[in-house]
Amino acid sequence: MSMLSINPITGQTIQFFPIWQADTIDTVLREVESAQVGWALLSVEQRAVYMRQLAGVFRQRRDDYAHLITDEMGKLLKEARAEIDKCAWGCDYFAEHASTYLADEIIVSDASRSLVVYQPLGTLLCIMPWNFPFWQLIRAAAPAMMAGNTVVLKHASNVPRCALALEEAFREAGFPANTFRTLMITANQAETVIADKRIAAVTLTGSNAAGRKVATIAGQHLKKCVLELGGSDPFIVLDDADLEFTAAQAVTARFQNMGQSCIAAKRFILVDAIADTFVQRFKMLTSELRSGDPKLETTTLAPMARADLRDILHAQVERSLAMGATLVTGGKLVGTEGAYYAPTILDQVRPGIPAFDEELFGPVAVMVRVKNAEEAIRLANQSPFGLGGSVWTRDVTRGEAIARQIQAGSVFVNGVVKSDPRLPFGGIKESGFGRELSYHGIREFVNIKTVWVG
Ligand SMILES: O=CCCCC(=O)O
Repeated sequence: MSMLSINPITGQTIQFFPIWQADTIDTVLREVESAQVGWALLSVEQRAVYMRQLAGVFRQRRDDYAHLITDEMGKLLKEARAEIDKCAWGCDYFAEHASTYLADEIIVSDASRSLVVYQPLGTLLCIMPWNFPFWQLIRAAAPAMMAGNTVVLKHASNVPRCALALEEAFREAGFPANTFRTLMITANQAETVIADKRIAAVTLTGSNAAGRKVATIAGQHLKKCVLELGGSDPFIVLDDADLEFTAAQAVTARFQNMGQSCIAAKRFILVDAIADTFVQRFKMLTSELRSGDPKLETTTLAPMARADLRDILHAQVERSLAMGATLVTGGKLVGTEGAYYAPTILDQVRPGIPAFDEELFGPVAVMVRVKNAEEAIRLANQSPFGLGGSVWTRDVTRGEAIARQIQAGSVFVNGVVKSDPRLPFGGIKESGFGRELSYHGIREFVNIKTVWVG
């Protein structure tokens, strides 16, 4: 069995990598477990030195890594560069703040001294997706490693070269041997790794189906897990929104990364008073997007990562049209080579139509028309997902009041939803549980230990 690196523009296989046998997995887990002992003994400040060096490697090798991302999963080269920049920022951020986030906390009690200390759990298995193949791993690993955990990575099967480049980056940054390793394994093998006693905990960013599996196995073995799953983020446009600004932001929110993001805006919920104007502007801006070679500056629309994912998306569009959605633009494959899909707008979408009820992981914008803000909130929350959302209005007090009523892990007012090392990131409902980033994230994979001295 092998993992294939396939160019999404041409469909050509770039390279293949053999899947590891059980004995290799066993050796690496032993090495990583034993490296964790020494890693945990270092002070947070000592670990920060390595983390800053890793940030340096990302800055130095920015272009190589960005090309690698684009070659393997197709995103625009400029977006891939931004992804590497974010990795460097994430590493620097946790290098700087981990000592504060993990500092002992003295608590007054009946003891002569009592305190809370934050200690690592051991080795964390990170199961990561292909859509931000560097950042998603750094988002999970940088805080966990600053806390003294070691990490093994099971990456998505279509980004094996990114997976290996990540391991190489840690090595180049001078991390002690085996503190970070990439496992070249299948999803089935990952189930065995979760169960392995050398793995203390698991974090997954991926689909809901994968989330259910990982949570089940982690639960069977009583292991902590964090799940960052799918989303169908509402983008609520109120009657007093600045429509020119909002429509431009909406195009970014839906089409960046070719729409392949858990926190992309997926359901545009428009109050009737502005709906026609918004759809018109959005359509006009969408018509300016240009599909092409993702490495060219002039290209604004990349291919999707895989042809099978494009086909799934197209089937969702067709089912939605059959059930009453109307097609404003797109709805078709582009060209004969590569996983290109036309930027698509569906209007008159309502609950019960797949485009409303399911996650659309690609460049399809869904317009939902409502009478007023109350109905917008109700429909925003009428979703199995609860990852992100945004509210667009000139009245930021009203925007914040509405943000508080949206069932999601993050709600932005007049801003495109994004992750930020300073702010917690994660979802509720079927979007998962636990938080990444900020001090909430770094405390997910620690033993919050009480020390009581009489
Ligand atoms: O699929 C999820 C994408 C999240 C990207 C981010 O962390 O900004």
